[in-house]
Amino acid sequence: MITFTCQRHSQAQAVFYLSFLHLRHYFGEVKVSLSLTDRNNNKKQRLNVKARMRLVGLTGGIASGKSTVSNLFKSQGVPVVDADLVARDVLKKDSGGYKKVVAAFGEDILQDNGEVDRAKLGQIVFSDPGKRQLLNRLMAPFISSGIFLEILKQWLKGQKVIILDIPLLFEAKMDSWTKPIIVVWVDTETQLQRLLARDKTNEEDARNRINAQMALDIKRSKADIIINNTGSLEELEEQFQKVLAQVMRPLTWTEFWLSRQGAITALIFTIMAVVVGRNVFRR
Ligand SMILES: CC(C)(COP(=O)(O)OP(=O)(O)OC[C@H]1O[C@@H](n2cnc3c(N)ncnc32)[C@H](O)[C@@H]1O)[C@@H](O)C(=O)NCCC(=O)NCCS
Ligand SMILES: Nc1ncnc2c1ncn2[C@@H]1O[C@H](COP(=O)(O)OP(=O)(O)OP(=O)(O)O)[C@@H](O)[C@H]1O
Repeated sequence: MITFTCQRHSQAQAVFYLSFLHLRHYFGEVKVSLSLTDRNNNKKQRLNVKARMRLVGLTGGIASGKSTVSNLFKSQGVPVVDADLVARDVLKKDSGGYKKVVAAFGEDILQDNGEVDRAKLGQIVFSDPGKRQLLNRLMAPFISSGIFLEILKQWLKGQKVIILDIPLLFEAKMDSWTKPIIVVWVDTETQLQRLLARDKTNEEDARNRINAQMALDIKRSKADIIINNTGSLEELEEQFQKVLAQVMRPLTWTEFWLSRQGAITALIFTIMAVVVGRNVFRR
């Protein structure tokens, strides 16, 4: 608990009061207490305010269950930025990313309508590490700016907890953007079986796709929160409820200052400092 005490009727106090009314409006659960006193130092009023905002990383291996967990977050009204959807937009016909990829891989990767044939491009890059690295290098700047734009949209809406579903969070070194990091883990055999069942692909292709990513055990060792999705959907939901509580816990002050509300608060404090400073120097 942080306590501020100031005298009524002073200009500084009026601005402090307004600022903390603002904090009270936006904060979730970090407690800040403001005590207002009159000229005789009698306590008049007390405000208790609370806080919320964070970027949560959600990652794992291919078919480990990230989208399934994302959907659980969405069902609770928590916004999710999906890197796979951003990557799809990057390959949309005539976009900047599309032009770079077609120039590098040739028109053989296109369908008759000019759109990228994703299955064909997938076959090429998941069986050839050099080509995969080339594709990653070409698409990475577009994907990261696309993700940034999506975060910005949510930030402008005033969202305080945003889930970033990024399969290659560690590989692309985006893990420093997020805290906490949730890794959805499954054992290798379950992962393979779920991938085969979902994508109706052959075992060689499925193994190539799994091996194209950092080993899930290494990802697990880097996690703040681990979801073990080897069991049933019911077991997954049980774990999810605990994870949701962790993710929605009160914000730290650093997280708050990074939120839209934090930025507005910083602006109000700056204005307040200028107003008070001008008055002090005028005397
Ligand atoms: C190669 C592409 C066209 C194949 O498309 P396809 O529809 O078959 O797969 P989809 O995009 O749905 O991806 C499925 C999963 O594959 C894995 N994956 C995708 N790209 C990669 C990659 N470059 N390296 C390792 N794994 C990858 C992810 O786990 C992803 O969730 C597509 O995956 C792609 O554009 N990949 C490069 C962009 C990228 O890095 N995406 C990941 C976002 S962080
Ligand atoms: N606990 C579970 N029990 C049974 N099936 C599951 C479970 N969790 C996920 N699945 C299924 O496994 C498949 C892979 O899950 P999902 O699509 O969520 O993985 P993903 O990590 O998002 O994959 P990708 O990296 O390819 O986007 C899906 O068909 C999903 O319905």
